[in-house]
Amino acid sequence: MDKTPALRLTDIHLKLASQAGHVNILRGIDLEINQGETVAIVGPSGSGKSSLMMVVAGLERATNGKIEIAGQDVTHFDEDRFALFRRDQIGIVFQDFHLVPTMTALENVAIPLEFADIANPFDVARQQLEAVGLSHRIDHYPSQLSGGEQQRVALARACATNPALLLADEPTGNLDGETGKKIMDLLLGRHKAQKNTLLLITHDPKLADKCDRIVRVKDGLIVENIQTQKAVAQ
Ligand SMILES: Nc1ncnc2c1ncn2[C@@H]1O[C@H](COP(=O)(O)OP(=O)(O)OP(=O)(O)O)[C@@H](O)[C@H]1O
Repeated sequence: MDKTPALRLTDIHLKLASQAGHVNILRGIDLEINQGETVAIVGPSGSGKSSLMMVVAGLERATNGKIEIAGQDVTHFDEDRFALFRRDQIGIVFQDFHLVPTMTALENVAIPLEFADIANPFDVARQQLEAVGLSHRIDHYPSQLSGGEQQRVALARACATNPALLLADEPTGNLDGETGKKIMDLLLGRHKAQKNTLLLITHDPKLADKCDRIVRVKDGLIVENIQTQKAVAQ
């Protein structure tokens, strides 16, 4: 089996300018995630969880440190190269869905595939929407869908390219408990079907316990990195 880590972060620092001067948001993050692992990133509000995910996704540039994804050193990729890499290798699900309001569910999933030159984008999008139980809603616009349905569309879109790395930033944060549980089960189901690596930010201890590992961030540093009971039982 290929032992190349899905993600390796070495001494990641992120310093951003604010009105009050520079803020040290990430202060030396070292983290290695194996292929196929599910990892929950937890920690207090403002501790740097989303910033860490943004750095991994190439949407924020680390001030210092090294980022390797699936064995590739992406640290110095320019914006265009990272955009292509992200398109092919990374799927992202956000708390507030980030769907295009003027596109139907089907178009939200299919159009990015079309841009990525994937063959038969509308057929692939239909299959992905079916996999999240939304076949009957494909022609609906985001405003005509419930929060849980919108997150299913976002999940279908994130998984449509079969990304090696799936990132989810509080994907159940805007949903009620029951809907959030269904989305989490779907997310873990898609992860299992696609055999990818999942990095999930959550405030919900029950969701975190469904992952293999919990990484706790505080003040821009990793203060705990433990296997869950689920992983121990395997
Ligand atoms: N563009 C920015 N400029 C300056 N400071 C920022 C910027 N973005 C985030 N921060 C600060 O960085 C810190 C970490 O923010 P981040 O959103 O990563 O935290 P978080 O752990 O994800 O929080 P939450 O759980 O509330 O979403 C916060 O203090 C935030 O105010």
